[in-house]
Amino acid sequence: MLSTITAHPLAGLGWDEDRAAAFHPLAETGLLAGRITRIDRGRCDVLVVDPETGEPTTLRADTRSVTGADTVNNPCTGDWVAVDPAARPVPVVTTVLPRTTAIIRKGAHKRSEGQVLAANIDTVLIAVSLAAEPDLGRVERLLALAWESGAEPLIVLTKSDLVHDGEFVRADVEAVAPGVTVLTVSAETGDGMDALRALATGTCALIGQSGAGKSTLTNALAGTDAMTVQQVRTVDEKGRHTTTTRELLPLPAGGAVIDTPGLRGVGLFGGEGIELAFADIDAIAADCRYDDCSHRTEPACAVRAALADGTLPERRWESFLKLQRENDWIASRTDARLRAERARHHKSRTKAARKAYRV
Ligand SMILES: Nc1nc2c(ncn2[C@@H]2O[C@H](COP(=O)(O)OP(=O)(O)OP(=O)(O)O)[C@@H](O)[C@H]2O)c(=O)[nH]1
Ligand SMILES: [Zn+2]
Repeated sequence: MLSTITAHPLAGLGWDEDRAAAFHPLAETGLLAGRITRIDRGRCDVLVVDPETGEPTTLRADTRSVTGADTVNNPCTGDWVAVDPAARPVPVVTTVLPRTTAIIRKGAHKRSEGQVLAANIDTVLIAVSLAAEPDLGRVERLLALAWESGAEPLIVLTKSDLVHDGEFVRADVEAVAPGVTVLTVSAETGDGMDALRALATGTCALIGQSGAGKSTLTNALAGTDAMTVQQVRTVDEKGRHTTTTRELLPLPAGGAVIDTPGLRGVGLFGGEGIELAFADIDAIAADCRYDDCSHRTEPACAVRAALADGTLPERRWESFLKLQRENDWIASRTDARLRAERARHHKSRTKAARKAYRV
């Protein structure tokens, strides 16, 4: 059984025993399993194995039958799906297989709606340009989003060829990213790219501000010019928003990378990612005398002590409170059942991270 899976043409993209088992009951009706590489308005590209040649091939399929009001469950780039290749006039996606991870942000339009940016990813690459002053609050927010997805975050400081003081920035970023690897790279000179390739295994999704260098990194990793790179005249100039679709590109050495459009506002959708992104605060608060300490007026409050002696920077504490307030707001508007389901999924991860942080 194992050998059949590893020999599977889509094994490099993450097709495994669990996905095969989820698909098994559907296989008998002549459906094909595949992975969505791109999606736009009711249609998607699905990478499947051609039953006749045994080779990977891309089908253009209709997604409307699996698209509904609950936007979080709608198909997105990276989803594994079942496709009916014989449907007319075009093949149809009939089922979205259960996701292992998903990057979900608060939708821009309906206030309590979640928008899925990418599914079934192993690593979230957070691109931060060294050519601009780093916005630590933004890094913290992207980290919370990444942790919330269930995948591993990895911070990539880009454009190292443009700066001399990269090490200072790196130290600042590391301080707000407990337990997260921070790499410095230049797609231009190739600096740090081998280290990135070694860590960017499985399916990676790139997130970050417009102009951070995501498309350039995607091209460097994939060895193609598939993603259009924007032209910026000077290093300080804010780039125009160019990436409009999220596209999954298979990598030459196995795995895949998903580029996402530059994120302007990143509203969080779910709060467990905040706990993981601020594991240091969680660890400090564990030393408060009272378990339900509000860190305001209670005696023997470890958080206030850490703020007083500078162990916990005021900026970071404020940033944490801000994200929490935002999350409380969204939680009060999200379906309770959905929340309970997601909370269950995250509980074990949160526990493991906390434990790892304390030892
Ligand atoms: N010098 C230098 N420039 C880079 C590097 N990586 C990216 N750039 C430049 O930075 C600008 C923005 O790069 P993109 O890859 O388009 O940025 P993006 O994050 O994909 O932007 P959006 O698609 O808008 O989200 C382009 O002009 C790139 O040529 C690098 O390593 N060194
Ligand atoms: Zn306290």
